Amino acid sequence: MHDPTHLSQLDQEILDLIDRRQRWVAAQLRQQGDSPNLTEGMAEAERVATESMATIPAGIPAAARRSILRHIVSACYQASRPERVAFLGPIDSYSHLAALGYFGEGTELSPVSSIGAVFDAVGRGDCGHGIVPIENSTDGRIVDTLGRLTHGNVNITGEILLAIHHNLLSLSPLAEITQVHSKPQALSQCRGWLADHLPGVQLVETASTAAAAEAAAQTPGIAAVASLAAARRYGLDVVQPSIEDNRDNITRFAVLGSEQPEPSGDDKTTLLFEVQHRPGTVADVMGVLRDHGLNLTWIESFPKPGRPNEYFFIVEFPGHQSEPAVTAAIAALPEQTQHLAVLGSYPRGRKV
Ligand SMILES: O=C(O)C(=O)C[C@]1(C(=O)O)C=C[C@@H](O)C=C1
Repeated sequence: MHDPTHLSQLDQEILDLIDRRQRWVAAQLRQQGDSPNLTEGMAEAERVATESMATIPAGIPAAARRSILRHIVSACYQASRPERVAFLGPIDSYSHLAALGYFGEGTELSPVSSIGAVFDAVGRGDCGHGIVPIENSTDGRIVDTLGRLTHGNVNITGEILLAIHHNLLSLSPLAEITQVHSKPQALSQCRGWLADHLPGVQLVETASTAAAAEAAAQTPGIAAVASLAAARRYGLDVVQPSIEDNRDNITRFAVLGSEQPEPSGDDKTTLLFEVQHRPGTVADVMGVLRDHGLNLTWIESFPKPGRPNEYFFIVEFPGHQSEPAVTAAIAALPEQTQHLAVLGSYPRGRKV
């Protein structure tokens, strides 16, 4: 028979354990200055949740274990050393959902109005961390993020993969929609559906999908491409769910910060470099990576403002900069590059 007292006792025990954990974290932070830090706590939560599947295989699935532990880690850290995390707002943008999935609800999440403002907030130290979209599986790189990564004043300290299912949201039915608002990347991820179902309707670019939902909530006839969470928050009807052209639509977000995470055992490293404008210079860099057995997971070139034919390059590969092959490659690269920066070594991201 249902015994509420027993459940309350179990819940009390869980809270007592969390309280013990929080006091331990507070004591560590007092003794050791900077350690432990929030991103390392998140990496540790991942590890513990994954390993617990072997020791406690039954019951709660791995994704739920990770999520519960992330919330506990962030709540403990927040109680000891409050920190804010900047994201492209307003609330219920995909960046917000990614930040919630990674940092949990215990962290104070701080909406800002552009990707550049996330970099500024972290660079100035107003926020300890920030979340920015970096690449989408349908639409490719996020130009604003790449542009700011070339400034090089913040590190990448983590990675988040978020499945993106876009929805057409409005106060009006499909037949009465005259404009569709959203961030250019979101409009592009749905361009096939929009061309088929709303041909000729004006597309209006906004700073984020949640900003589009705010606009749609103010004016009948405007629709937004945004998340289901945004539909609930801004009181919009879901005119059509899942309008992304590619069902496997995933956006990769970078966590920005100032620390350099310790190796977690499953890491990635991101490098930024420039080369001289002469034959074979990019091939020489690739040769160094090949010679050290580094298998690229991402490569991008980005034009250098005001310098025709000159580019920044960004590459990513598995491994941490403290691992011998990565250390050796980084040591060999200055000879082949004009400018080289390690943007970060960080735990490989999971879907949140
Ligand atoms: O506008 C948002 O909601 C965002 O968080 C930005 C962003 C992006 O620029 O890629 C993030 C995920 C989706 O790919 C669409 C939009």
